Amino acid sequence: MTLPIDVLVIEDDSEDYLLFKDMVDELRPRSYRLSRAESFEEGLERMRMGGFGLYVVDYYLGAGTAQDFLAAATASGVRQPIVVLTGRSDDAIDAQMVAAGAADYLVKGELSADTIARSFRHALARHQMLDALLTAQRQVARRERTLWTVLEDTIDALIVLDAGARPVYENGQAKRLRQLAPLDWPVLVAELLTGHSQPAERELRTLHGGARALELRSSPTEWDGMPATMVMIRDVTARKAAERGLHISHRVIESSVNGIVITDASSEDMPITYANAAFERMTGYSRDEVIGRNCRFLQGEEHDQAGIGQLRDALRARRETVVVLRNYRKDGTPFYNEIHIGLVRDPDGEVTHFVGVQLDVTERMRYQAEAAFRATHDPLTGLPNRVLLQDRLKQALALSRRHAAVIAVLFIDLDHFKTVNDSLGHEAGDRVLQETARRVSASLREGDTVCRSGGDEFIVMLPDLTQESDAVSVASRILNAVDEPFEHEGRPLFLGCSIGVTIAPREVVEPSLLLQQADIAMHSAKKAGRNGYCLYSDDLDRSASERLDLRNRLRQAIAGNEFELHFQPQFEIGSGRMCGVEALLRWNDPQLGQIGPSHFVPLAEDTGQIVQIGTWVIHEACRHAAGWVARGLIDCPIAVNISGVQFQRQNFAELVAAALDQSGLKPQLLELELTESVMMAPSGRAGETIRRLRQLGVRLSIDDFGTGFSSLSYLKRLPVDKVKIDRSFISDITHDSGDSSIVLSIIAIAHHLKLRVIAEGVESEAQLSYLRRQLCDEAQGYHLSRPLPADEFERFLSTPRSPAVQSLCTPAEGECRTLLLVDDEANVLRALSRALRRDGYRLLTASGAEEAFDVLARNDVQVIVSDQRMPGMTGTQFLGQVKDLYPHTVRMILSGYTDLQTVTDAINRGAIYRFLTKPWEDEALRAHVREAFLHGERHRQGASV
Ligand SMILES: Nc1nc2c(ncn2[C@@H]2O[C@H](COP(=O)(O)O[C@H]3[C@@H](O)[C@H](n4cnc5c(=O)[nH]c(N)nc54)O[C@@H]3COP(=O)(O)O)[C@@H](O)[C@H]2O)c(=O)[nH]1
Repeated sequence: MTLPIDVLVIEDDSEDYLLFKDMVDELRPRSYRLSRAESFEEGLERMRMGGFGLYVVDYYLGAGTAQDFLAAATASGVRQPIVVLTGRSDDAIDAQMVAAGAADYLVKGELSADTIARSFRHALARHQMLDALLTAQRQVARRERTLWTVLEDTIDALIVLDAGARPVYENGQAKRLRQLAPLDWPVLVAELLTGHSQPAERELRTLHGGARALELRSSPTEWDGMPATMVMIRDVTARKAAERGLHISHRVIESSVNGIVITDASSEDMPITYANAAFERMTGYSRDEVIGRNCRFLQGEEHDQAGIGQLRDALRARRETVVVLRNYRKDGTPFYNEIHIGLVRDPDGEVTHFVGVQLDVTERMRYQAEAAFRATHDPLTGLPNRVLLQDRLKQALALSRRHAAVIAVLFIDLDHFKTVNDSLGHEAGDRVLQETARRVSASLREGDTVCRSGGDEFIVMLPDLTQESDAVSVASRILNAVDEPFEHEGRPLFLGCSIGVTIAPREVVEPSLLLQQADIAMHSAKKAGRNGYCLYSDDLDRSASERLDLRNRLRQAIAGNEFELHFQPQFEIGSGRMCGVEALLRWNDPQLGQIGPSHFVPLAEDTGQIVQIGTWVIHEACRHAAGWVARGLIDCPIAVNISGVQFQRQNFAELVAAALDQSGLKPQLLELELTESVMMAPSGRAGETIRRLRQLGVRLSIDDFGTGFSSLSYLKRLPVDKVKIDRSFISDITHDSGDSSIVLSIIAIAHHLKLRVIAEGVESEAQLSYLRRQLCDEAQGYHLSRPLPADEFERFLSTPRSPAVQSLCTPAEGECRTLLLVDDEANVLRALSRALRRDGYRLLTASGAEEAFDVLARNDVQVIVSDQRMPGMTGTQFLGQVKDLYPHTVRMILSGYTDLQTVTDAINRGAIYRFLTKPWEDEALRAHVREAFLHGERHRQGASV
């Protein structure tokens, strides 16, 4: 059952209302329930309160009319139908009411139940229709608004062009694009009219010099009932850039020199989903062969490599990592891969793929392996070096604590290796070292270690001996092996070695301590005469620590400038002239006082400290000598002792040149004393250094001659000026026939090679006298002067000569050297006397042959120097007669004219010993005269040369 509709009747006349009500009540069914408002105001009020489905209003209501009521209802938004009641029918009022919104118009006098029912039905039906229409209109309007918003806000540009290509609509994005490219825009739009059912791509240049990539599409449409073109433009700049980026990334991956593999992280076996060309080249596998497989096949059988565990852990934990693995190519060759694992995540952060970048690091690994080998092995012999030995020794010591094994260390040093190296060259030396390495290795058991610790030193570690005496057996085996002759160019070389042996004590010990002990024992074996072994003891340690102490103190001495030079003069036997000064090193130790070089030079040579000390000596000696020469105190060379270690240095000649340069000393006033062994190295650096020193003009002498090889053939080749006889031969020269014959031989050999000879260590008049008789040229020793500090030496130079020095020029009985000079020119005689006076001869002169015969009759003359052209008799005629009268005399012609035939005849007849030419050089003349005296003296003594 439907509910009755509430109807408000606004009627101020009660009778009219009741009449109206009676008629409505007649209606069946009773569809309407009436309420009454008795005035216009009440009617308005109740209308505004709402709740009625229909209003019936009397036209005239005192305060207002039905027309006013209609206007108020419209203004209040009341949309229920309003039926107007009036007293008379009037078309004008009727039209007026309908226009004002009345649903119907009823005339009071013409009312019946039927008319009311019909009117109410129409009013309500119309109202429903209007209401539905309004709701539909509102919906349409809402949708239209939504559509426009969508069109305006869409990311694509939308343009509608009319038939004349004029834009009739542009959305927001279209406007923005137009503003970006105002120049290109019209062209683009014009083109669009041609229609693009398929998307087309265009580029739009923007005002700011950029470019936008556009995708266009157009289609015919209608706009306001007119034909039009709808254009859709999509800005695809970002998408294009992304596509380009992807393309580049792909190219980069494909052209990478490193292998790149991508695996699927979501699958349990993580199969390969991509492999680049470099991977194919590196492994030899094609992509088709690897895609879908797990990478582990690359490791062949080696699945327990160290890096694999690390790799697995990282993959499981979804972590990046870097590992190095040994992989195998398809052909089976191994190669080293450095693998960098990276992760690819999806937008939720889940790892979807692993990217493996593979670098072929085989070369690097090989280089590292080689470097590791080089760092632990000796390149010449291939043996472990000291670093590796120390490492192994450390391990052996750690193990020995657990297994109670006996460990021994043997320190081996070749005997005479330096001589081989110096005299036969480094290549020969290298071959000896290689052969030694082989022999020592062959003398050991598996598990023992032999290392070359440098130079000619080898160290052996025996880590597992049953008893201590086994170490001695091994040492003996090595001694025998090295004692066998080596071979050089078909000739045998005998070397031998010295071995120091130490046994590791039971308590904890440092490897370096064992090596030190073995070294000490080896030095003791050397001292004991070489080619033997020595066992380490605490006593040995004490002497070694003394050496160590000395070495440290030497270091302080160098820093603290504790060195000083003493100077010992050298004299010419016969003239007494000071012919040289030797600089001798002294160390003024603050605690121990003055220390002689024999105590520290050998150690300084061992440690290399001699280089620094020796450099100081050369500079200091040159500085002193240059000062004394400048002050006219000396005019002879200063002799400096040079250690072999220093001489072997590459820049030795440059060092000497620098000392000469800095001091201003003339090169011919510097004499370097070198021992035979240093000089006799025939090739290599020694020879080159000697040549450079000779080029400088420096003098060279052989020190301690007689104590080394003293080889005549070598001596002949050496560019030296002087030979120094070692003082060990001089001390017993007067009563030891062995020493005296050695000294005699040295003098004879040296003179034969035109070298001067100096004897050192002359301590007595008897030794000097003996040397004089043996025709030794120079002497040095305490008998003449001790080495003196610089200031004392200066005083020595300016005080009268000691009797011992004076005795050098006052020959003993029967030893006076008398020289007769014959020339008819008085000024020539004076010049000759001046040149020869300083050599201590007794000088006699004659102005012609007749006077000369007279002088010869009254004096014992040994040497005669005669002019050739003289009045009465020529020089050769004169000397021919002298030969018959005084056959023991040595006769020489000094002439400005060379009559070759006459001279040759005279020489052949034995009348003259030598022919000298005018003008002469004083030094050369003095040498000739000196040799003439020696020649005569040898003849007189019957000495054989
Ligand atoms: N590399 C260097 N070696 C040097 C240097 N200075 C000296 N030496 C060498 O040291 C050795 C010992 O030298 P020293 O103790 O100075 O002895 C020299 C003289 O003092 C000593 N001598 C001189 N006359 C006599 C003497 O009548 N009797 C005697 N018993 N000794 C005497 O002889 C030494 C001189 O030696 P030499 O050089 O062979 O002429 C010694 O081998 C020095 O060479 C240096 O700076 N660098």
